Formats: sequence, C-alpha cells, structure tokens
Amino acid sequence: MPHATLTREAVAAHNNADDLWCIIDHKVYDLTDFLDAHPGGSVVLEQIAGTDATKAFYNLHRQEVLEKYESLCIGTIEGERSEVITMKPGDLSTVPYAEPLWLRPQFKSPYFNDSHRALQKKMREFVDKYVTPEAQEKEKSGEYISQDLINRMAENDILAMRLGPGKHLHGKNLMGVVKGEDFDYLHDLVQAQEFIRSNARGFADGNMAGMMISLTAIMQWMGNEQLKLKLAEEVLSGKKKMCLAITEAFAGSDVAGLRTTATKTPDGKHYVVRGTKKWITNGMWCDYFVTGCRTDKGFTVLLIERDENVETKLIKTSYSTTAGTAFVEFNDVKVPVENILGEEHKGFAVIMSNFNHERFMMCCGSIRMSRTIVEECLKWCNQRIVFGKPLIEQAAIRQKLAKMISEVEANQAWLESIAYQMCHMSYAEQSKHLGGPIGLLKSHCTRSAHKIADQAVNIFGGRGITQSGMGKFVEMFHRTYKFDAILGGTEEILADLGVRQAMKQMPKAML
Ligand code: HEM
Repeated sequence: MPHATLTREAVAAHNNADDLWCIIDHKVYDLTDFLDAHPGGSVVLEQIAGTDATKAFYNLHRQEVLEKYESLCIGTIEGERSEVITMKPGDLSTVPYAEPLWLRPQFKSPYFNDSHRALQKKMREFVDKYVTPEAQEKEKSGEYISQDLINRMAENDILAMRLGPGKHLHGKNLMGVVKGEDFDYLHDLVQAQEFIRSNARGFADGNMAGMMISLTAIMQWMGNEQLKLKLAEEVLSGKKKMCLAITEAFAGSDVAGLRTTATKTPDGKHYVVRGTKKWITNGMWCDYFVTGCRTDKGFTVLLIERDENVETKLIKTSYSTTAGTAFVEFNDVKVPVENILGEEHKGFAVIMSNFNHERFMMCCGSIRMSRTIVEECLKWCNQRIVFGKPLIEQAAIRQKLAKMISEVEANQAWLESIAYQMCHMSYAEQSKHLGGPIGLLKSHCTRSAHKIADQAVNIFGGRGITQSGMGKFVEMFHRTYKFDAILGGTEEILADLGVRQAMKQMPKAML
C-alpha cells in the first residue's frame, strides 16, 4: 500500500464525488472508488469530502471497519500520529472494567499467581488468532466448527483443559506454561473466560461444549477403565465427538421425569434404549451420547454410540445453528452393559454431580460476556455524540453503567471465591458443599445478564437490535443470554437447589 505524507490543505482539494478523500484519525482515505459500495450510502460521504471525518466516523463505525478497509488508506497527515489504539492478538483492553480486576495492572489478587497469568496470556492469543475469526464466521453461516480448529485445540491440549483439573492433564505441559498437575479451578476459570471472548454465543456451544459436559462424566464415573481410556483418547484428540443427552421434550430440569427407557436383554449383556432427547448441544455431529435413561428400578446413565438406530434432527433455536442443537431419537439401540456410568439405577448421582462443573463453566462464560457488554457500552457512550455531546455526559446513562458494572464486579468476585474453594475440595466435597452455591451464582449471574442486556439495548438504541455494525455484540447478547439462564438448570430450579442444600446443613436444634 503506497503511504504518502500529505497536508490537510492537499486533502481539502479532493472534495467531490469524482475525487473524494477524507481524514480519519490523522490518516488519509481515498473513498472515490468506494462511494457506491459504502453500506451507509454515497451521500454521507459526499457531505464530508475533503474534511476531517474522524468524529463522524467513530460515531457510526467500529474500529475494525478501518482495519478491514485498510487498502483505502493512502497516507498520513504531515507531522501527525494516529491516536486510536489498534488491538493486537493477546492484548488486554485498556477500557476501565473491560478486564477482571486481577488482570488490571493497578490491582492485586489473592487468588491468581504467575502460572494463571501465563495461561491467560497464551489463551488470549490463541482465542484472538484462531477462535474468534472462525466463531464470527460460523455464527453467521450456521456451519459447524472446522476439524482444523478442533485439531489445533487438541494439539495444544485445550480440549483436555476444558474438562477441568484431573489426571487426564498429568504429564502434560499445557500451552508450554502450566504443568498439568498444577492446573486448578482458577486455571479452569481463566480458560473458560478467555474462550467466551470470541463473542459468538452459538459458536461458544458449537465449540465442543457437548464434550465438556459429557466426557467429564465418563472420566469420573465409567467403571470400565479400558473403555474410559479409549474414549478419552478418541475425544481429546478430536477424532471422535461426544455430547450429553439428558433433556427431553417431557422433562428438562426435572430429571426424574425422563421417559427414555433402557431395558436389559434376557442374556444380561446389553441394554435396549428407546426414546427421544431434545435440545442436545452438538448432537448433530456427535459420535457418542452420554444418555440418561429410565431403568426398571431407577435412572441409569449409558454411553451410546451412534449407529443406524440413532437419528438426529436439527433444532433451530434463537442462537446460531453452529451449535448443532439436535432432537435425538433412539430407536431400540443396543448398548453393551459395560457402557454404564456409575451404578445401575443410581444414575441420578452421576448427573447431579456432573452438573457442578458445567454450571461453573456457564457462570464463567455468562459473567465474562456480561463484562464485554459493559465494555461495549462504555466505548459507545464515550464515542457516541447525541444532542451535541458524548452520550456519557448524560447522568441517566451513567446511572445505568454504574449498575451494570456493579453486577459484573460482584459476580466475578463471587465466582473467584467459589473457584478458590473448588481448588481445595475433592469432587465429592464439591458436590456436597458447592452444588448449592454454584447453583445460586448461576441463577444470580443470569439475572444480572438479563438486566445488563436490557440496559445495553436501551443505551445502543436501534443498533442494539441490529446484527451488524456498532451494536452487533449487544444484539447477540440480548438474543442469547437466556441460554445460560435455561441450560444446565433454570434460574428458579437452581435458586431452589441453593436454599435446599443450605437447609440440609441446618443445625437440628431450634435456634
Ligand atoms: C474509510 C471510510 C469508511 C468506511 C470503510 C466505511 C464503511 C462502512 C461500513 C462497513 C458500514 C456498515 C456498518 C458497519 O459495519 O459498521 C458503514 C455504515 C455507515 N457509514 Fe461508513 N464507512 C466509512 C466512512 C464513513 C463516513 C466518514 C461516514 C459519515 C460521515 C459514514 C457514514 C456511514 C453511515 C451513516 C452508515 C450506516 C451506519 C448505521 O446506521 O449504523 N461512513 N460504513
């Protein structure tokens, strides 16, 4: 790209539709051939021909527009330098409250050490370089995740990390900075919060969320060690895909009301599974389904391999079809008895304890996405000019921002405290002591997301309900924050779980 040094006087001479230049952030753009292609029309560009259009531009566009159309830039104004900060992969945002407190240079944290910080840096670079570009593309097209990205995540042990701490990480040097044995729930929080920054809620689930919530159950509950190791190898290398199939049209959070049945064959060697499952994330392209079934004396969890008796149909939800959300039909599928997780008829314990990590991950994601929306609002209010002044100068807007910031900061502090407790508890202790608090946090943070989405749309106006341009992330968040409020247990069920678990610990004596 030729890069000349030009004067403001020289730019002013190119001031008509046949020869149209303008200045944005001290750089000169030749828009003559772009007039007809401009999504905002040619008239507006003719109105700013030959002038400095910096304010007008940032009032209407995201910075990424300039990066995309960099080829229109022909030079820089003599003696002037660009003031706008262009983010590079891995960079931290400099917008106040855009990063959690522990990542802001002015603050300290009792929880995070150098190892967490090193992982955060690596994960951010990885997400910025490889995940976000694909996430943005697939969120729009509705296509499923590429095998290339899956392979890249597998090679970097990212798939394995997303199951949380455990023996499956031992002996690995994660992203070259964390020994697998040292990976704890604070590292887990870091990877989850970095991953969600690709700002595409459908893709966030399309990106192996099914594996994250099903292979965890295999690792904890599958008695057949050989089969467990084979499955872990296949799935963590990205060769095979796995998902969790619990919810049905008949029963969602009410796991006890499920109708899919598993009946033992007379020789005792197989179960025959018959029934349907609904809203199964990644179900469209999975090879394995960790499935909740009714058995004659209770509830049993089985690993079902896809065969000709398993049928999957796409369900279109309000987020992108990239998540591969499926309606699944098991039409007398024969499943070997060694595919059982936990004990026969006692599958309730398998599902309930497996939920904790899933809900913890969802809290990490929902809180981090809420933070991104706060960042978007702060940036917009700072650069949007209305009634002749920036939006931030309106006291009513500052009140809204204050509430949104407070929700995010409070939830993040609670989340970090829970992650810290998880680091010091066994899996069984977590089930006993943290199922309730995690349920309460999930219920609370999605209520916060509700308030934040509502306020953000009001702040962005029409752009908050438009799928491109300045408000695109606010639109996406407002359309999709409910997924976290419903998946993994609804707000009401989880709030209730929190109180019921507390009551179990209540002293017997009257107080
Ligand atoms: C390098 C110069 C420019 C480029 C590459 C550019 C590109 C774009 C693009 C891609 C959009 C679609 C919306 C989006 O993605 O944000 C857009 C919309 C628009 N642009 Fe530009 N633009 C430029 C300069 C300007 C200037 C200087 C003005 C005004 C004086 C302007 C006025 C508009 C308007 C009114 C819209 C519709 C946006 C809305 O209603 O939200 N553009 N432009």
